[in-house]
Amino acid sequence: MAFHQWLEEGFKPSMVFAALFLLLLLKFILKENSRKRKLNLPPSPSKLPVIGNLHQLGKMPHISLCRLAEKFGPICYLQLGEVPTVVVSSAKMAKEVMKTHDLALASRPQIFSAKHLFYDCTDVVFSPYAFVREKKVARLVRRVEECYPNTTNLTKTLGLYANDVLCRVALGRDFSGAGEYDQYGFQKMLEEYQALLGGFSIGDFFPSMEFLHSLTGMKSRLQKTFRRFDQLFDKVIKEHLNTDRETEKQDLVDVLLDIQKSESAEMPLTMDNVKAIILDMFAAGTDTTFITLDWGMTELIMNPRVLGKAQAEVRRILGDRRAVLESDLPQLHYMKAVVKEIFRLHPPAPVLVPRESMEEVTIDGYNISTKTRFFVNAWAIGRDPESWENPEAFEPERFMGSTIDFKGQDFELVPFGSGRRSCPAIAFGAATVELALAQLLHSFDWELPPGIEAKDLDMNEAFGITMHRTADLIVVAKPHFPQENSPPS
Ligand code: HEM
Repeated sequence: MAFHQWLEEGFKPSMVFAALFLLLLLKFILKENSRKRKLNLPPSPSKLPVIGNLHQLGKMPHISLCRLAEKFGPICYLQLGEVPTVVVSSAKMAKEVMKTHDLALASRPQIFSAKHLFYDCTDVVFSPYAFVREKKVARLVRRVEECYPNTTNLTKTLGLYANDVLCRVALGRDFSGAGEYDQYGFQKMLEEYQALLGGFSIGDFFPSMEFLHSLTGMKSRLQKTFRRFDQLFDKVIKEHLNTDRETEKQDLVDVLLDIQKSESAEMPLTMDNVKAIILDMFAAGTDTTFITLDWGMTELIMNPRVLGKAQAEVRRILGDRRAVLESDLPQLHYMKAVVKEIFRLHPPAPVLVPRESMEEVTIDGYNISTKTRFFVNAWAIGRDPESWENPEAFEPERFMGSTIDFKGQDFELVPFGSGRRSCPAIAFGAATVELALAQLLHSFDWELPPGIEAKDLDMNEAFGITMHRTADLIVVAKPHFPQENSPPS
């Protein structure tokens, strides 16, 4: 009775928050003291009680973390709320973390699941899909061509291209015809998904207080977005189970449903596993491809010398032939250097998927305890003056005659990550970017709209798990060939 009365009369939410704060403070002080006694940790900026270094992440964590690295070194230690975190910002440290300690660091507990067995063969499963890219690139050219002599919103068009390719290989068809793209709210779903995955949420840094996800609205946003994806994937799976369906070539859903049916499968796939794989492929493949192309075209338009040189190379190799084929790509050495330079300055995932130590590890003489989170700042590594001369300049020539590649062996360039957790679709992703870029250079002459100069372009980045430009790229694309003879689709 007395308690009930107190609840009614004396309860004040501010008291609960004050008690919670004191509790956290106490926990923080105790933890700090015992940690300091035991470990030789990497250099670290001073921190505040409870939140630790969270306030130092800022709105653009990849940039804030890079500035911290300039001050504290390429391996630095942060306390992000309850989560001990190591930030890695140089090629040397990235090699140690992602090569030497790959096995001791996992980014997800389900690392040995059926999902990852499947990921290992992603590039093999997708390798027969050159024809999809060539078809979708032809469609991209038509979309750009149609706008001339008016301006074209290249950002939007590149987004459609990436979505078309991924939908075709993963779901069996694209959704950009007959208003389906808008009907399913694809762009919004993907944007929300990326924001939820990559946007730092306060709840992530206080794992012992799961309720924070509900308080911040994160949980309900996640549930809403997943319900929308779930409905779409239910529809797609139903289409695939229809035995009358005609198909040119098996897509990812077909492959997964076949694995599911086969009794010899080492690990049975549930329907939820199938949906999770489709979602991962879709989310990991669409934005990354589109962002690379968008930054790439922006850099090229801002650097007419490089644009002209890359264009001259493609036109010299292709002559009067209009459609670029995948078999042309190995001859386009300068264009490939341009793509590496885009990845160096604008890795679509600026901070790689966070890893977590599964055991105590020693890195560069520092002791890192188990359950420490690792951020590898690919953005900072790509701009590290220790690895790159004149790092802020867009100079593809730096890759001509160099063996540095983005396949995960050269730690100064890690746009696809490295090690066990690296992107399983490096060949697929790179070809999707290179083919589109080569074709856009071949088919059009590029200009900014009248009255706009390169210096006016907004180069600001929007941070998430992937990092796109905040502004759309609006350009005038003048067809290089007479329009009636545009590449066959
Ligand atoms: C320009 C293109 C792409 C870039 C730059 C890129 C980059 C990345 C990066 C940085 C990671 C995390 C690696 C790490 O933390 O070490 C990743 C993971 C992944 N990527 Fe890619 N990627 C691209 C294209 C694609 C495509 C086209 C697909 C699918 C067809 C794909 C599927 C995946 C998957 C399934 C994962 C693993 C996700 C997980 O662990 O749950 N990526 N990618």
